[in-house]
Amino acid sequence: MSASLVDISSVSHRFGQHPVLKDVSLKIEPGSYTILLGPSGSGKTTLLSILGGFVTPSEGKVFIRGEDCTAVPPAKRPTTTVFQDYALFPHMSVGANVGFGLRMQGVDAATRAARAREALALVGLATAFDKKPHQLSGGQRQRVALARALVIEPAVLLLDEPLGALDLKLRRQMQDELKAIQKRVGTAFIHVTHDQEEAMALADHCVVMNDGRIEDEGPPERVYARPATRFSATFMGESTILSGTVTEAKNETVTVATPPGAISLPGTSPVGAKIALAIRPEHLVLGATGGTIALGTATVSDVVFQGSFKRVLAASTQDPALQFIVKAPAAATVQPGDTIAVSCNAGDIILLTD
Ligand SMILES: Nc1ncnc2c1ncn2[C@@H]1O[C@H](COP(=O)(O)OP(=O)(O)OP(=O)(O)O)[C@@H](O)[C@H]1O
Repeated sequence: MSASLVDISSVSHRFGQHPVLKDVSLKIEPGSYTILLGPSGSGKTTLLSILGGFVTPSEGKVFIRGEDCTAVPPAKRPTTTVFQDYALFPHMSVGANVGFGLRMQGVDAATRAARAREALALVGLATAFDKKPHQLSGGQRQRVALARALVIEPAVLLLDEPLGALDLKLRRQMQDELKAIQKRVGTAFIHVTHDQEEAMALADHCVVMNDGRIEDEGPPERVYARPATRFSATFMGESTILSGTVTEAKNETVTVATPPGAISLPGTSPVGAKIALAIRPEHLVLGATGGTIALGTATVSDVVFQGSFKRVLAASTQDPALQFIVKAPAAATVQPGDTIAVSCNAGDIILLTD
């Protein structure tokens, strides 16, 4: 069995009395693209800072390539960090910026220049070598920062909200480029974001963080299709959540009492257990001819045309606190104020412990 590239083992961290990371364990595989996803304050940046050596955890250990790096300073560990503000030196040329880390390592000028050119070519900026950072666009500066980090060939590249300073269109474009560059160089990337679309677009491995803990982790397709927790179901994409109590459990089938009525579906959970049922917007059907599981009726409160579909919000007639979030076809004629039947199919309901 090959060892993981990075092994974060039972890491906890406190700033003063304030616990920020609570018993976090995580393994990172060589060549993988890992996204740390979570809301503001969930501890993503602190975990990245611990990986980069800028923060020493209060408890736990960090192994990189099998070596205990917990207290090793940033410059002495095989990681490099790309910060959101790029931190380029304004008075230096792009080439000198990219070669800076090599200069610190004592690499001679000719080798530095050659390797900086290679790294710039890798990020599609071969012609920018002699320019100054201020002559480049935000997206180009971001790529220079990436080249500067990659030129020293780290085992792990750490990226803290690397696309946070870019406008939405450029951000989506740079996502594609980041992924392509990562596959080309084969370096493991660990990238912090609070943007779930970015996570789905980039990650091989998605780590959902909440309140200093890992709530869920796995390939983004799995996290989306089968989130492990209620938080994960609402943070990685949207979900309608029905709270309920198990009233019957036999033969791997549970019956759950929910505000719209009893729902039977595959699963195991003891009678009396409080559970949550999550349903993705694309799995809810509006109208009389729908799925096999009836979810009662709902009054439409909002319809937003999104080009290829309509996003519909509707409050359950049986329990107004229950909000259905529905991805309806673009041609749907539904309007605010309409009362309409809602349904889904049993296979599309995700059973979560509440
Ligand atoms: N140097 C510090 N001193 C004290 N508290 C800190 C420090 N750095 C972070 N914190 C606190 O730790 C918690 C987690 O912060 P962290 O930056 O890791 O979260 P995050 O998930 O990266 O959030 P964001 O997306 O807003 O950057 C927050 O409550 C924050 O206020």
